[in-house]
Amino acid sequence: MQQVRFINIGERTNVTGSARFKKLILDGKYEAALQVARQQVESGAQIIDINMDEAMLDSKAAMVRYLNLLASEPDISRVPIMVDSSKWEVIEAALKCIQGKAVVNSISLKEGEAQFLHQAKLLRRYGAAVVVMAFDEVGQADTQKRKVEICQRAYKILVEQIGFPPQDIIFDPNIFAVATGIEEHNNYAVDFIEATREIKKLCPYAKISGGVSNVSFSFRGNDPVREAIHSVFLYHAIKAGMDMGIVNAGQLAVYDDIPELLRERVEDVILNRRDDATERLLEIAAQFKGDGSVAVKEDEAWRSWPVSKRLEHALVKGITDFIDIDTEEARLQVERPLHVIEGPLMDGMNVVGDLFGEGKMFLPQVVKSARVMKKAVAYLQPYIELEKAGTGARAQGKVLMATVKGDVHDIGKNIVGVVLQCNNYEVIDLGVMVPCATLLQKAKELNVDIIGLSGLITPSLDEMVHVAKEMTRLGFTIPLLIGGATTSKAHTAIKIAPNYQHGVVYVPNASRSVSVVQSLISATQKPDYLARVNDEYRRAVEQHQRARPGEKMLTLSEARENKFKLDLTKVAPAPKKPGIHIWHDVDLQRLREFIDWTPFFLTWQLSGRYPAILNHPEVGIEARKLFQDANDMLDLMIGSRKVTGRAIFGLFPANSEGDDIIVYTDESRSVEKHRLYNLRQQLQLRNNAPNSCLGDFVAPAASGIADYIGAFAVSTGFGADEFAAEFAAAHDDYNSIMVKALADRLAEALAEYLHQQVRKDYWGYAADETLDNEALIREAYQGIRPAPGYPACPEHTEKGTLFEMLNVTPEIGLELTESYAMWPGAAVSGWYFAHPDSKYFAVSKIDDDQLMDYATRKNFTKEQAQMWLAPNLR
Ligand SMILES: C[S@@+](CC[C@H](N)C(=O)[O-])C[C@H]1O[C@@H](n2cnc3c(N)ncnc32)[C@H](O)[C@@H]1O
Repeated sequence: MQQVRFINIGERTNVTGSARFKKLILDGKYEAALQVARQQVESGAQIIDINMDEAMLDSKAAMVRYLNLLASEPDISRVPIMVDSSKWEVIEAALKCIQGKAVVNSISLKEGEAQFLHQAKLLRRYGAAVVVMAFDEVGQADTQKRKVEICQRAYKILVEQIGFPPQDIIFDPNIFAVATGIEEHNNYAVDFIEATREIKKLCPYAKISGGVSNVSFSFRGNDPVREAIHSVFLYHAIKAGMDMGIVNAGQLAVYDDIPELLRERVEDVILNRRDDATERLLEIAAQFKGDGSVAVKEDEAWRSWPVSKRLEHALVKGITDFIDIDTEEARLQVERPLHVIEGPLMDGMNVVGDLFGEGKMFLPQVVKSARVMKKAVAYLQPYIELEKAGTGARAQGKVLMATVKGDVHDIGKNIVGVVLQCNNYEVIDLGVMVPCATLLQKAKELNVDIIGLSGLITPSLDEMVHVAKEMTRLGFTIPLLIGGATTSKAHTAIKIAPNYQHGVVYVPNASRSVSVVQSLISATQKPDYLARVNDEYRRAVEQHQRARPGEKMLTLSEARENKFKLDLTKVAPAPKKPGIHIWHDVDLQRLREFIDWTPFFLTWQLSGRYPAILNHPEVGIEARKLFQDANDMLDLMIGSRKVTGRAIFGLFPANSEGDDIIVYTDESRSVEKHRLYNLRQQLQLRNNAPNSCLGDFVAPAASGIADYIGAFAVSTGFGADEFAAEFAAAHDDYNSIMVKALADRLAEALAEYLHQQVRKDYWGYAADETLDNEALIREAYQGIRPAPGYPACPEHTEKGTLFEMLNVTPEIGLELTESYAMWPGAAVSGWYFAHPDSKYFAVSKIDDDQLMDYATRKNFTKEQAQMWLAPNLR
């Protein structure tokens, strides 16, 4: 029998993977953190992986301190250290402290060969072994073929070009999750195992490693099944040649000890032996959960508990049915009504906050908890007022929130508001389209502790910069939070933070908002926290300024030379129903089958693809409840006719002229009625791929070919905000957010349905198309519908031309704000291109020559062009 010696890499000394280790390090408890390493070694780890990559930590200092402490513990330091960091400076600092042989985790071809070689040469000088990820300029390798190709390429570079010792190369060909419900993932384990076998043959002496726990990710929450998956996976991967892996050394089921039924079904999944393998494993997974006992059915026993416990239970479970009775009972037991809020209700919300913080409750549950809290507070309000004892309990701090001027999107902001309220912060929400002056005046008047800004479209980014400048001018000293879909850490660091010195913090999501606000409100934590944030932003700026290796900008004329060459034999035929069409009252019921549900779950911070998410082992139950609630609400929205949908669209004779598209008054094509101004990709692309521009997808005027373009604008937001406001007024944020999220879904569904009708009927170039909703979501059809503000046409003012062409506002009541956001917000607009070769792309960065050229074409001043194109300028 072949002798295998698999090396366990301990993973608990990793701040990104172990909450406990992270806390110890953040709290400065290094002695206790050393124990974690010791336990790893005692339970069989032969290498320990150490990772200090945590935003709130000086990773370099933490790494050095921990390694120096380890060095004086002979029983731990006898095993090699794997330095795990995505930051090169941390790796270098670590290598300077480690005496024996170190392993570096990791380098890759992601940033190109030059960077890879540079790092590898340095590692060689330190005598370190290296983990090489199967990652290249295109991305992470997922198939067997790509894994093998990338590893072989890296091996050749390392061994042949710089003489790196092959035995010091450890490949990580990426272990990905299987049984996710997504068909493409089913072969991931096989891809890894077979790639391992091949790489071992092609790259003599090199070793293979991987993060094993990834493979069972879909079964989070069910440890016995996860351990069985790990063991089965390793059993086969080791046979194929896997040498080492990051595994929790103390927790690995013995292959032979796995119950036969479980082992067989896990093996079906790992080896991708049958199409229904995932379903069959899910069928039995619950039996093996915990100690195998079946979950106790929820009952009404809690109704007999003491009132404070009942309130806590109602809050955690989001049950409003008995809240008035229970609140009344609690009120009668205390001296003042306020004490109910400050006592049992806040205690209950603290439990909710903790569970959410620990990832044990999901966002929809928290929003339902908030509803219970608000209803209880509303019940108590008249009693509190009777006492004339002020308006409510003392909050931990006041946060003023708003969506900036010109922007109408507020789902994310509303969610953050609810989550903060759950954590006992007072939130004053000024709503949407809030001018800077109003916001800052309110902030002064109400003496708030923090201002939070939200925005979705790119012009809002500029408005945020303006608010920061105004805060400086007016002498503000409170922190400013930044959030919303187009905002980012880099933008905050580069553009906003330099304009205000008292704290500008980017908040990536609702869950993070709590810890950010907490750190900013505490007088003791705030200085340290802001110093860390500033440090992080300084690094983000440096990273941004560092030249990207291999990035080259062409001149505009070079880019134009390299345009996309349209196949003029494939231009779509003339539309069957040219001109403008209006649907005044869309049948929303019809749209339901066109809904793409995946983004809906994402809005509620449940990530995973629909419909697989409904059976997800961890979030499936919550996802199903949310889905049920959504469908009930859709029944109500549609049945009550509170919400209506309208669409306007048109098909026009058009030709391109350079980068522009000319829209003619009529088929004679002699009079130009509108001109659409497009931008062209200017960065040199890999393999000299064409530098595309939307104009390239329409036949040039000079070709003499009659071509066409379509335009559309749809909204299902009419009545939605008002309906949402009714719920909000009844202290029901859950349903208020639900209405808005569903109105957004219906708008996207309407855009999808309308596009289908255009292809099949109005334009009619794909009359025989038969695609199901899944294929529509995958965009498997001919043609595209790029939307102004998106990457192929990032400049928002073009929406003005679109609205003019279709006479949108007078005809259907959909408006544009000064930032070119559509109002109501549940709306989509864009162009139709029918050519089979037209495709989405990203204009990305443009140079000054194109900026000036665009300004001239659009009759913009340079400043106007700079403002509207800000996200695309270097
Ligand atoms: C935002 S998603 C919306 C569809 C998705 N199924 C949904 O329901 O949310 C895709 C749409 O975004 C727009 N889009 C995506 N990529 C684009 C690009 N590179 N340039 C222009 N528009 C783009 C197109 O209008 C496309 O139909």
